[in-house]
This record gives sequence, C-alpha cells and structure tokens, in this order.
Amino acid sequence: MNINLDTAKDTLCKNILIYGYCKYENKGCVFSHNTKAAAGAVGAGGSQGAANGNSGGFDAKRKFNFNTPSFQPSVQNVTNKFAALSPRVNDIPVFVPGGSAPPSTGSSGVANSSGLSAPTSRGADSADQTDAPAKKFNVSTPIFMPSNIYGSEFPAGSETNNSIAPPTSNGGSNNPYFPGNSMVPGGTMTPGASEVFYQQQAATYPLQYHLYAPAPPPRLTFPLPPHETNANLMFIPNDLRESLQKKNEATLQTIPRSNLPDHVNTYHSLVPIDKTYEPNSEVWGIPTSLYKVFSNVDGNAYAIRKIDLTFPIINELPFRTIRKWKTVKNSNVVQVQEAFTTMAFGASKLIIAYDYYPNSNTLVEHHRRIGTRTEPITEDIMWNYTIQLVNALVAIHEKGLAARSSLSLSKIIVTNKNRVRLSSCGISDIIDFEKDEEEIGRLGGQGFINKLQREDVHRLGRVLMELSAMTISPNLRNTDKLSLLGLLRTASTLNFSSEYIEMLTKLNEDSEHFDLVQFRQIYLSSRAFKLLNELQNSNDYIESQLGSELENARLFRLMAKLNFIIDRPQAKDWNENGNKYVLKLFRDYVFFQYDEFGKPITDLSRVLVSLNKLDAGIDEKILLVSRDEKSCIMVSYKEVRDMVDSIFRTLTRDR
Ligand SMILES: Nc1ncnc2c1ncn2[C@@H]1O[C@H](COP(=O)(O)OP(=O)(O)OP(=O)(O)O)[C@@H](O)[C@H]1O
Repeated sequence: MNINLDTAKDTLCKNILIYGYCKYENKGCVFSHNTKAAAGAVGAGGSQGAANGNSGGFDAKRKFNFNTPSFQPSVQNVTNKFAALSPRVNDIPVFVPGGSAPPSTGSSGVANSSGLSAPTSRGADSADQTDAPAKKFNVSTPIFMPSNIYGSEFPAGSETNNSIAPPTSNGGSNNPYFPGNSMVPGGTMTPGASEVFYQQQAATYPLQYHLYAPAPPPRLTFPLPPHETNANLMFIPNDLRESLQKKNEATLQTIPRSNLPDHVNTYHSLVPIDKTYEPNSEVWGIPTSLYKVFSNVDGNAYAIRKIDLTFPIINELPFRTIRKWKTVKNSNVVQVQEAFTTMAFGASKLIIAYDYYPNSNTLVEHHRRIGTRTEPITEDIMWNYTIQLVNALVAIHEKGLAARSSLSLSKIIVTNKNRVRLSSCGISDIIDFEKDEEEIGRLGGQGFINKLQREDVHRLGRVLMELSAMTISPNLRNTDKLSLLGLLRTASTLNFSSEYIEMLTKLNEDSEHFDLVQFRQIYLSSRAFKLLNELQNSNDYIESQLGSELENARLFRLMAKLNFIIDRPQAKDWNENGNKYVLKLFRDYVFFQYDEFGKPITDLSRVLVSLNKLDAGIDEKILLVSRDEKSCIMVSYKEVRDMVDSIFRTLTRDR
C-alpha cells in the first residue's frame, strides 16, 4: 500500500474508526489520532456521525466485522519504502531546535568558519544579553566551507627569479582580477568568495549550439520575391555565431581542480592547450607545454609556454631580445608579452607569455589533420599565406630580430579563416643563447643577425614548399628542393601557375643575399591587391553583421522595457485612457494583427519595422484599436515612445 507521508497526518487512523483507539499512537503510527478535528471535518462533509450529533466524533457502537485483521501502520514499513530514495529517510538529520543546543558548543566559531556571520552573530549577541537560546542554527548540521583552491601556496610574483617584465603590484592588492580578491558590499575583500563563483562557472553546461535552429537547406526554403526576406537573413549567420560562441567558451574555460600551480607569476587559472601528448617539442627537441591563463593585472586571457631549461638562467642576458620583441606590433605576429623563470612548477622553468587566440590551430593541424575535416590547399590560400608571412618577416627584420623557429608549420597558427600569425617568437633567442653568444663572437652582432635573417627566408621557402607538397602524392614528397619544384609543376593535384612556382623557386634559392622588401614588391604586390580586396570584403561583411546585431541589441532593450511595463500585475493605470492601456494596444498592434481572412499575421519584418520606428520615436501616426473594437486612438510613434520612457522611469524610480 502506498502511504503518502504528507497526507497521512491529516487522515484519521483506521484503528480509531474500528476500535476507537490505536495502540500504535505515539509509537510510530503516521496517521492522525485527533478525533475532534476529524469529527469537524467529517461533519462539514455531512457525514452520518456528525448528523447523529456525536460530539465524541464517532459511533463506537457501529457494527463492524471484528474478524477483519487490524491495520498496523508502522514507521518501519514507511521508511523501508522510501529508503531507496535520495536523500535517505533514515539519514535525514534530526532537527534540533536552537534552544536545546548547549550554548557552549562554540557557536561563534561555527558562524565564523561557515561565513553565516550575520544571523549567527545576532544569536550570539542575544545570548550574551538574555537567557534566550544562544543559537538559531543546528550545530550538528555540517557547515559550508568554500575551499580555497587559490591558497597562498604560490604567492604571486614570489617565485620569479628573473623577469624582464616590470614588477607587478598586484600581490594582495585590491585588484579585482586577482583570483583571491573579491569585493563584498561592505567594501572589504573576502578571500575565497570569488572562488565559489569561479567553481560555479566551471560547472556550467556546455552551450547547446543546436538550440539555434539552423537555416533550412536551400532546396527547402521558399522562393521569396526580392522585396521579402526570411528570418535567418535578419540575424547573425549560425556558423559565425557558433564560431564566436566557441571562442568565448574556450577563452572562459577553467579547470577547477587540477594539479597545475594556482599561480605562475601574475597568471592564474591554467588550462593546457596542447593538442598533442608529446612532451618533447618537434621544433626545439625539449619538453614544452602551452597553457591558457588569465592575468591578475588586466584580467585578459594569455597563452604562456613553459619550457624545461637545459641550462640555468642566472641573469637577464638571455632575455635581452624580449624587450625588442615586445615592440613588434604586427597583424601576422602573435604579440610577445613577457618572459621570466619560475619555480611554480616545482623546478625552475622558463615561461614566455603571448597573446591568446582561442581555438587556433597550427598550419599542420589546419591542413594535415587526420580523421577530421581539413582545409584543402589552393593556390589562392598559398598566395595569402605568402603575403602574410612576408609581412610578418619584414616587420620582425625591421626591428633587428629574426623569426627563427617561429617559421615552421607547427608554430604558424591559423587564428581565423585564412589568417595566419607567427607564434612562439623569441624562444630560440633564449634557449640558444649560449650558442648565439659564440656566433656573435665570431661574426659580430650585425653579421650574426644578417645570417639569421637570411635563414628566415630559407625557412619561409621551406614552409611554403612543405605546404605546397601536400598537393602531391605522399611517396613523392621526400625529395630534394629542385625535384620537388619540378613535381609541383607536373604531379600536383593543383594546377599551380608558373607565377607561383617562380616565386617559390626564388624563395628557395641558395643565394647569400636576399632582399625581402624587393621580393615583396616584385612577386607579391599585384597579389597583395587581391588580398586587400578580399580583406575589405570581409571587413564589410563583418561590419554588416555587427550592424544587424546592433539593431537586435537596441530592439531587445526596447522589448525588455515594454515587457517590464505591459501586463505588470500591480499596474494601477489600466483604465481605458491610461498610458499603459495605450501601450497594451500598441503591443496588440505590433504582434496580434490578423489579415482580411482572419489569419494571424506573423511577419517578423513588420515587427522589426514597427519597433525600430518606436525606438526612433518618429512622428508617423498609427491607429490603435481595442480588442472589442469599441475604442480606438490615434497616436504617433513618438508619443508611444515618450509613454514607454516615462512609465519605465517611474518603474525604476519606484524600486
Ligand atoms: N598564442 C596562442 N594562443 C592560442 N593558441 C595557441 C597559441 N599558440 C599556439 N597555440 C595552439 O596551441 C596548440 C599547441 O601549440 P604547439 O606550438 O605546442 O604545437 P605542437 O604541434 O604541439 O608543437 P611542438 O611539437 O613544438 O610541441 C596548437 O593547437 C596551437 O594552435
């Protein structure tokens, strides 16, 4: 038999009905033994017992079959029944009223550690003044203790040995980006409070992208006349929105419990972004890892690369080029932020911080990923890459630097459609410091940099050659440069133009002197105009999307305002002439129109046009008609807009 514990206490026990008493009363019977209340209830229902005027409630002399086995409710049965549920009935802690708790159990201690200071301390105060119960909380209830996952084990900045970055002042300051700092209304900082927020954030569910209904395939879309449009064209395209959402998600991602350090200098919330599990880098041959982090200083996301040092860094000399790297501001170079050594990982590690580009891929991942969709190589893409990489190289060389290891397929990252950037700049300058010193001694400073810059051109030629070689059969690729150039003419799946092959040949020449600026003018200038045109088109497209979203934001605010006002339950101004009534009629005018055949009009563009006119407050007049068609009013959009504004102002003032 199913017994509902909630309703059982209001149901008169059958033993009372049958025997006039229940021997399990006060021994666990969950039914009511209050015969007076029951009699009232039954009387109200017009029962026989009440009609007999039986104030005792029940006629004990009624004839019943005494052989009927008695009903014996037992708490045990009930608890067994619900025992499998969670929380377990057996395990529910017994509520101990505040007054019964001994005042000496350290109530203030609980209050302090649980953070429930306001109500508990009030209880403690009153205990000092009166004999009233000292506490209002059950001391046996487990306290809530936010875990301090950012414990001060790794104080910011304390582990830094060498850094060319300016000293940061955030340690323990009131900087809101510092993870241990959070403002409470009183203006004091509560270490730990932001961690709770942080952990909750990490537990959020991933966005369900499919909740955004995709546009139907073209064959299913209705052919519309040119003056009409469909809803999908009015909003940001699904693929663009999804890619932006994913980038935001990647940027905000955190790992609440990891064995990574809480802080690395001024950075916190480390999330590994390496996609391979190879500890050793293919480029440098030593263990490196890349993490997305947040800065304590400005709250922005950055990418930091941790490098296991092969030699101890004891002064700032190996970092000498980093200051120059920080001045390289180019759209095809990932900005270098700073470099320092740290003990945050247990042993001394080199860290170099860069700008973070969410969801970026290396050129290898972009074009050679196995198993998933890859971007096919075309000649246009190759020209695009060449122009962008030459642009990066010229900017780097102008600063007296060399790209070095950054010019490799696994260090050039694709951050957007066909947008490439040189990442990991400056690393070779630090890890090859000792070798470089010897070379500088031999060649002189300028001779050494000239040599590196010449090598950059070779590297660029090799990168472009490797990418182009992806268009020929894999078993033909392992050959020398000259043969490969020949194969690109004859065996490529792409019909590369002779112009492209010529440019590639020039880059792969072994000459001692190479003028990159001259190369740019001769081989790339005409192509650069094509790229410029594409970039401008893309810029126009992004701007138009931004424009439509701008409208959405504006209209969303207006819709929110209208909904704050219309149909508000306690609205007083609903008489037939009141302003809110006009707004209600306006809502009907925009959303609840019918055509001449009585069919509802659900024309989104009409809604957009009307709301835009309302937001702009134009003088155009409209006729608003009540639902019963007994009253109508002529108003301008401007008048309606003024009503919205004034009522909304009243609403916000009344708060
Ligand atoms: N500044 C950055 N911002 C965001 N992601 C980056 C950044 N730099 C690199 N990445 C991404 O991090 C991932 C790992 O980069 P990494 O340079 O370690 O490549 P790798 O193939 O593992 O090379 P290696 O063999 O040298 O370790 C790549 O997917 C790359 O796109």
